[in-house]
Amino acid sequence: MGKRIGLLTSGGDAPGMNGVVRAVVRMAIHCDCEAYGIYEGYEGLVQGGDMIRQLYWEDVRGWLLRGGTLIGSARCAAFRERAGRLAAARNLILNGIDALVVCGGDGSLTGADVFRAEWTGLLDELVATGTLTAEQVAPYATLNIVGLLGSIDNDFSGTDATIGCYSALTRICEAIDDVFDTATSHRRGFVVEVMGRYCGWLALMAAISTAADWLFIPEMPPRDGWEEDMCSIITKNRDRGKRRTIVIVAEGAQDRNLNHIASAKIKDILTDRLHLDTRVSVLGHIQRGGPPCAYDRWLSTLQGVKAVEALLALTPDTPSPVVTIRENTIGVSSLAETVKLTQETAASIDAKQFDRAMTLRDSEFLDYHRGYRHLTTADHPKMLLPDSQRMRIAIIHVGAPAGGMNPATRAAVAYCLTKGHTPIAIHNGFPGLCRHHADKPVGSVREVKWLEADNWVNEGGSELGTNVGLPSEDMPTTAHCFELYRFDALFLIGGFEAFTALSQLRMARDRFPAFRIPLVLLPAAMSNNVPGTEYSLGSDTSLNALVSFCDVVRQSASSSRRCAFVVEAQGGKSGYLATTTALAIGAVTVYTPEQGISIQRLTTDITYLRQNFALDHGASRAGKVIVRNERASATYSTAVIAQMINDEAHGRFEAQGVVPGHFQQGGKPSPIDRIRAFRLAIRCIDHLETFAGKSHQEIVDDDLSAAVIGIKGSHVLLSPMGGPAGVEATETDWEGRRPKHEPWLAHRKLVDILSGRAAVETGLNGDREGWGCYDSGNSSSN
Ligand SMILES: Nc1ncnc2c1ncn2[C@@H]1O[C@H](COP(=O)(O)OP(=O)(O)OP(=O)(O)O)[C@@H](O)[C@H]1O
Ligand SMILES: O=P(O)(O)OC[C@H]1O[C@](O)(CO)[C@@H](O)[C@@H]1O
Ligand SMILES: [Mg+2]
Repeated sequence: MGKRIGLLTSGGDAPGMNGVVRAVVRMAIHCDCEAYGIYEGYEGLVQGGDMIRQLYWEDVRGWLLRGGTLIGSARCAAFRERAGRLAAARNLILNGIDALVVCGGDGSLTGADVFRAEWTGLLDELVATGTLTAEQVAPYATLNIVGLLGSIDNDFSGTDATIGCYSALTRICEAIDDVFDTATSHRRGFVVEVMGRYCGWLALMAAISTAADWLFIPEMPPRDGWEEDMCSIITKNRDRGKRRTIVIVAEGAQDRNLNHIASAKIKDILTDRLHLDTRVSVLGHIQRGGPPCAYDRWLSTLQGVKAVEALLALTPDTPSPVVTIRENTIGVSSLAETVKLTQETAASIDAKQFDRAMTLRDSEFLDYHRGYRHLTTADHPKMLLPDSQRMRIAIIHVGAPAGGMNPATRAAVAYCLTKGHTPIAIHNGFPGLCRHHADKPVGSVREVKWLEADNWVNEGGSELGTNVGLPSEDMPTTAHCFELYRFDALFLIGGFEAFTALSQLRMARDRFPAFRIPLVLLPAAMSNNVPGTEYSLGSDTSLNALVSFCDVVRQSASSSRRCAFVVEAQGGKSGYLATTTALAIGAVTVYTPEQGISIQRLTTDITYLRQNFALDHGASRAGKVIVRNERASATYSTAVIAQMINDEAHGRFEAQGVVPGHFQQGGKPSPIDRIRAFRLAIRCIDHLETFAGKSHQEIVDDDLSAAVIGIKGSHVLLSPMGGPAGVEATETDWEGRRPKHEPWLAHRKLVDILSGRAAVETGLNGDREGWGCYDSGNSSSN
């Protein structure tokens, strides 16, 4: 038998903590370890006894979609004292627990680090006081501890996201989206207070996601005289025609002298100085409740698995790790070092070193804050470029609609205006450009105004209109329009068609000089199948739509108990959406086009279902869902698979196929798609700007003049389309309409391990080889 792993959740609960517990328990069991739940956070560790209990595979069934933490959490005063930690050490040893996973926020991990640092001293004291014998403590000389970041605040250094922060942000955005309607109807102001006593991440991201007029966060207080500044910006925005005013306040907002800025005070300023009919909405604990969003489900699962992996790899000399995420990469960092950095951030705020606090928070935080100020507040004369560098930048949507297309366009338009460029929208894609540019009274090529674009910040679909038409359908007219409307640069937003369009324009440059301008693509595709990036806008929105759909299906399956559903996911020839959904809902298994479906595979899956339903005596009700990508097999359609399962079940259970279809495009873009749209669109305009004033030849000579922006591993990168190292030649599976390398492929195996299907397959063929301890593959140390 391997390690005995104790697991606790601590501090404010966060959506996704249950996903952590499920992943740790099941992965531990898969790796021949035992898992122990320590109930009520550190309180359970200090009290011991019945508060520490073994958890089995079935105990965590269905937990992935549950909000809060089902093993309880607490803020435990006793653990802050050495006496409490002494009792905790004793309880760990008495329960034979030699490894500990702590999931919580900055406080909880600080506590874990203190516990780790004191461990040897605590053992000595337990022996010296006769509480335990030297023999009893001997096997526990090192405390193997791994930290997992679970908190809605996202206030920990060294990671981009804490488990739960995007669920809370989702709740906030939904609330503010709703406030929009009533605020606009009455032309009112709203002061919305969000959580974050010491950290402004939620407030900043909410402000970006909703184009709020003003923002207060603890780590970057406004300059003195902010009352005037705020009123002046709001007045300018109102003068531009904005009917609503939204001010977002973190609960820990303060001025430069560390005096609290209360929401009520802001309301009074808006009412008294601007005569704005203003209301205050304090969102409170609603932000912390509810089911986790898709991101928190897969993040908690992957990080829980990583925690077990890290524990098993620890040696007495390895520093205790904390599991992190950087862009798209799960990794580990030193617990002690990241705790130190986090504490430095808090200390910098207390010492009024706000610039330092902003930098320590995380490198992107500062960029986001700067971007927010440049885009959402009115004019920035200092940002305007000289006339010679100002460009006419055309923006076009290509392919199927994807969440994030509109926010990206809004960000690009606002940024262009801030810099002095002219943003020009091309409506209805390349066919719209060629066929309708000269329509009267309005053609398809139109300059965009600030207010028009500002309203797109939370809109789903494509306000410009999008379709799959390519420039190759009429290259001469496309080139003619580029010249006629004097485009200096083109910003494409779209999926694989947009990628193809960009490639066509690039290759046609020798025939059409009009295309010798900088061209950049921001991938937006629900299928997440665009080469040059591991993430496309819209894929998160679709993931959330499909996950919500599956939750309902699962509930139905679970209520009738003897029913399995086969859900058909879109995604074309890429299994990303199907696989990530399967991971996020805890599906039995997933069928992808990359892997295909064989008769052996179906036989195993039917055997799994048979065994599982036979063991289910009604005590536990969790529905069974299989996710099948629409192109996984030409033979085994969703309906055929459901029928095969029915035939083989001999009446003991039944299966149904369901096709959510275009529902998967989602409604309003998810916060992740909104904030990434914002950040990546700004990067794209910055990139186009670097070509201002360059000759056609200089542009053509630079491979990056036709580029795709993307997230690759832990970085955001612009990659050239052409050239020997370009994305077209090296990263594109043209026939498969997907990238050659898809890092998420490794997750298919994890779906099967965590559902228990892998164990059934091992039992059937007696071969554990392929199912050994999972190696997450896409991890790195950072
Ligand atoms: N310096 C410390 N030493 C020992 N234990 C600590 C320390 N700081 C915090 N803890 C323990 O961690 C618990 C949780 O900390 P805290 O209340 O700060 O929440 P958190 O983990 O930061 O989560 P969140 O901020 O998301 O609510 C505390 O109640 C305490 O038991
Ligand atoms: O639930 P409690 O104990 O009132 O704590 C509220 C605090 O917890 C958090 O929700 C998470 O740390 C903070 O944003 C908030 O300040
Ligand atoms: Mg905290």
